[in-house]
Amino acid sequence: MHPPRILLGVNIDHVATLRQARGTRYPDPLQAALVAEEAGADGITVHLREDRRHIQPRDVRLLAEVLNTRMNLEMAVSEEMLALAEEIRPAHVCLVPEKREELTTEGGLDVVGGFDALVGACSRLAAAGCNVSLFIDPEPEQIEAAVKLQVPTIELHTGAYAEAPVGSQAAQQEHQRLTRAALLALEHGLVVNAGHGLNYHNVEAIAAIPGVNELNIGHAIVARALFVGFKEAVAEMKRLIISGQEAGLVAALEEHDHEHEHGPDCQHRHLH
Ligand SMILES: CC(=O)[C@@H](O)[C@H](O)COP(=O)(O)O
Ligand SMILES: NCC(=O)COP(=O)(O)O
Repeated sequence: MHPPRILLGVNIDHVATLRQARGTRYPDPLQAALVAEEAGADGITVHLREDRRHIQPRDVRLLAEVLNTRMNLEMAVSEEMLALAEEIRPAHVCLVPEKREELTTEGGLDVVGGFDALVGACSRLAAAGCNVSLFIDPEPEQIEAAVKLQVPTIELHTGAYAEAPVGSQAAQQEHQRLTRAALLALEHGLVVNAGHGLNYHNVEAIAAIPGVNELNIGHAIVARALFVGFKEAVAEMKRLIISGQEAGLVAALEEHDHEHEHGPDCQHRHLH
């Protein structure tokens, strides 16, 4: 049986970055969201940062009214953001770490260290009807803590993989780390999403990881849209994700056949 297609969440933060650069009314992230949906986005992701460098609270409120798919609101664990999520009740909330001075989200949430604060935040969000996800590094202890917290979903931070040159040993190592983390999380019954820094050159290998539910991608799509238009940029990404997933399925089948023939300890073929 064919597993469900990997979903694409299109992050529109950087449409707002361009708007905020000049304080204009355009480009409008709402317009981008609707075009992305037309092009096949399965959901729209926005990160309302404390410093409001791109998405604004007004964007989030308006998106909640107009989206045809579903919103994934990325947010820090703060009273202000929890109150907003309780007001808007997005379908998905992804809790992320935030530093004011960072250029972008540098690492995953420390679920182990911040466990006690997360208990209250996750239960408030669940009570508001939100599917809660934790944006974490692909580390076993973070996954175990997410399991203990009883959240339904995690999003694996792919930043370290994305920063490594495509095809390099470092990229392969990060890919292995992500694959092992995804497997562990799936064994625990978590829904596994992934994202950060994914682009048209590195996305297929991530889509090939068995069992991944959704990829959240923003910066690369917005950048590509400058040259091919937003609709085509989303559609191209969607095609790559599907082809990556198909390649992963073929590789898994080959691996399975090989193991069947030569036994599980044979070292001759391994994907990454
Ligand atoms: C959590 C995450 O990975 C994204 O939301 C990303 O952070 C958005 O872009 P910026 O980090 O540039 O705000
Ligand atoms: N959670 C990751 C995300 O939403 C998009 O990150 P990026 O593609 O803008 O790096």
